[in-house]
Amino acid sequence: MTTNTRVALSSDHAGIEMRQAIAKHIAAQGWVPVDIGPTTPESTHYPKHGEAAARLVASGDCRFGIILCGTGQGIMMAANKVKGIRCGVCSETFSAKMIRQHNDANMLSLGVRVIGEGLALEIVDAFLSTQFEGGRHATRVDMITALEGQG
Ligand SMILES: O=C[C@H](O)[C@H](O)[C@H](O)COP(=O)(O)O
Repeated sequence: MTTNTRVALSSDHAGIEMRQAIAKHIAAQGWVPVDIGPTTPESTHYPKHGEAAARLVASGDCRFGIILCGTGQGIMMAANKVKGIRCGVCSETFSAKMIRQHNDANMLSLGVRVIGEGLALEIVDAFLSTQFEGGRHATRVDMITALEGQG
């Protein structure tokens, strides 16, 4: 486990309950959930919540970010626009492990209308417990980073 144990959490209105369950789950494992909401169920706009969590990760304040919306897709797209962010949507544990192992993902996105809470927690565990393998994968991640700012 990394020395920075802070995990940014955010969602749109669709993801509030699952996000709070994830916060409780990871806190029990020693992670520090940095839950930036929202907490009330009014309809809101996922790009701003994805961006807010991504900024906490990109700045180094949080080691990882976990974000949620109906499909996980829109909020992932927003987070990936922030420089330094590598975020993938996962609906099963294999991909959650691989985005860490091969892609050095620093954010995970979940679709609240796609998967149930039990599977979501398993995916979170797979993501947070898997290390980046480096080697040939580092070359490829560097190539992703080089694309940033090229327009
Ligand atoms: O990718 C976007 C997410 O799935 C949103 O959670 C979804 O578009 C929100 O839809 P609605 O406003 O109908 O709840």
